[in-house]
Amino acid sequence: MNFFLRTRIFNRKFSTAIKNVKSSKQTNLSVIPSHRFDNINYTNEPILQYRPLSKELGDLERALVQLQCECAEIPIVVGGKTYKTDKEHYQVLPHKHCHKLAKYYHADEKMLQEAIEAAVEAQRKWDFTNYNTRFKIWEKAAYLMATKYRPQLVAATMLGQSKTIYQAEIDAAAELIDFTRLNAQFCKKLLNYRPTSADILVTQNHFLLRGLGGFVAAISPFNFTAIGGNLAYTPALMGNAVLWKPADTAILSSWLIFKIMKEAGVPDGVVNFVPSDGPTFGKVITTSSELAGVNFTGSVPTFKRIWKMVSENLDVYKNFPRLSGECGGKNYHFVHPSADVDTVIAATIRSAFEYSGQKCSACSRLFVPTSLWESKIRKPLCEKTDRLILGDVSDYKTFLAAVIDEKALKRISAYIIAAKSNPRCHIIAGGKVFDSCGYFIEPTILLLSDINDVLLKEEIFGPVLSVYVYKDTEIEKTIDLIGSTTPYALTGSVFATDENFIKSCLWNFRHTAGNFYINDKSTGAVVGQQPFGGGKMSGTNDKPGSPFYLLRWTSPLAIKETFVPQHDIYYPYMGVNTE
Ligand SMILES: NC(=O)c1ccc[n+]([C@@H]2O[C@H](COP(=O)([O-])OP(=O)(O)OC[C@H]3O[C@@H](n4cnc5c(N)ncnc54)[C@H](O)[C@@H]3O)[C@@H](O)[C@H]2O)c1
Ligand SMILES: N[C@@H](CCC=O)C(=O)O
Repeated sequence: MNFFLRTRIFNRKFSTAIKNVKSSKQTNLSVIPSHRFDNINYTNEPILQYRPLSKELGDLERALVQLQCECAEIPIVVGGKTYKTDKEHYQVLPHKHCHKLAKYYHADEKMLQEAIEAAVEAQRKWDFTNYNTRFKIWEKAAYLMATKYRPQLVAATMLGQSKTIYQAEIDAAAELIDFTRLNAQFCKKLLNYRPTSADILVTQNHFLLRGLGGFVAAISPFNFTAIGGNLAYTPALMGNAVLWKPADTAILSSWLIFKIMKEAGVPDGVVNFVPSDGPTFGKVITTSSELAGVNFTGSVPTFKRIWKMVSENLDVYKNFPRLSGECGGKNYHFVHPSADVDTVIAATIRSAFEYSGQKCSACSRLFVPTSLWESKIRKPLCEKTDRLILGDVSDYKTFLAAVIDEKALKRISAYIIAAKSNPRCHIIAGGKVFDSCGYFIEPTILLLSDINDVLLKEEIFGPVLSVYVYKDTEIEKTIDLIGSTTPYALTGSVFATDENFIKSCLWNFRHTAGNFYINDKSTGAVVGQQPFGGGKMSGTNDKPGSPFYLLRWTSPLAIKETFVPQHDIYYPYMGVNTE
């Protein structure tokens, strides 16, 4: 048969098939169910003010008393069953370390193996659970967090992690609720994505978001209650099963989240609550063939260690495990000669000393031009810092409380001791450490004359601010050094009123931060508003608090479904007779 005749026959057969399909009464030919989500809503949870005599303050005070009286007992939970081991531990109040807040247990290797089996088993079913069902659970959980359990969440974070009321409210209430509610909204947005289908009467394309299979290990830090909730429950939302290893020093607030999510309807085994010794947990998860991902937030040395262990076991796994790690920072405030100095002082004090500098985003390097330092900034910065109240979180005048534990106190003190004997460093505020009742460190300001000093390089993660005064004629050189004198690139702020300088910032500071602020402090990113994460050694920058983060925890399935019968083997141009 010649080529043109063959083409005509092919076209005739194809259009007959199309006509048959078009004459059918069906409007949707696909057998694959799909949803379109229209009610996408990104409103952030309001922050309560806890004014004197307010209902929220009364509820919180009752929760503070209750939690301090009861010494909660926190079990390990594997596949919905609770366990205790002989490895007993206590969480204490960092600002009153003689007071035990909670008793908990460490899972040993055998129990962690059991948790892996429970997770893998639960994942197979959970991955098939309709997204609408999951969204209802997450919405209910957000509601429970915002209402019935808000006082306990805030109180547990104040007591266990030594946060003031406001710092606990923005973390354990607002940010946790935002993560829970908004992640479900981000997920709807992702599910609305449709691959194009040239003619839906011929073929229809689909995109399904599946879990990863196996299990995800969520490893959380002590300093943000909300981060623990996000690390464990975002992979769960996307169809994964999780082993959640909370930080020992945030155990009570983490346990409350686990209980709330269970009450909201997360099935047994989907998230397994396994407090444990860090290295033991790291060894068990990285040697399991079922490891599908590690969702980590914490320090650079811990994340490097986990990454190395994963690379050593690459031949063991069924997947390439996804590794997400949000790590430390050496965050800066850069002051331009045109800056508004009152803003610089207030923003720097809040960023450097709120929560005793234990936010990964805390300002720990301040760069000030000679023209502003002595004349306008040094005195008010030091005087206002000296007036900050350091104390117990139950005294509402307290601005900053204790650092998390003895290990942190020793690490931070070592930097202050080194500063005292450093000839290129002057301590111009604070510098004292008190540990008889709680782990207290004064808000401390160091003035450095060498921009390469370790105090301007290494993460201290405490209430210590290092200041470097640069010559007004050396702005460009100083900006270059901000990016090159530390391995981190987490947060950074510039303060300026000169519009040309501000415009040039996005180029000059481009790789110095993952969260960049103009005339604002370097802390306080809000879920959905400033998705968070840094580059370089500050982490994999997966941007928790945005839809991008969810993509790390799904293995999409692309499907092509064809409705027109296709019997041809040869193409028209071949001129081959197939009859
Ligand atoms: N970039 C961010 O978003 C972000 C947010 C919060 C905290 N951080 C960083 O976290 C650090 C402070 O938190 P931290 O002191 O809890 O960090 P950390 O690294 O000491 O501990 C983090 C978690 O890892 C666990 N762990 C320790 N060794 C382990 C191992 N070998 N295997 C597996 N898990 C192990 C710990 O028990 C804890 O649960 C700071 O560096 C801070 O900057 C970063
Ligand atoms: N997202 C928080 C920091 C979290 C790290 O500890 C902030 O922006 O201040």
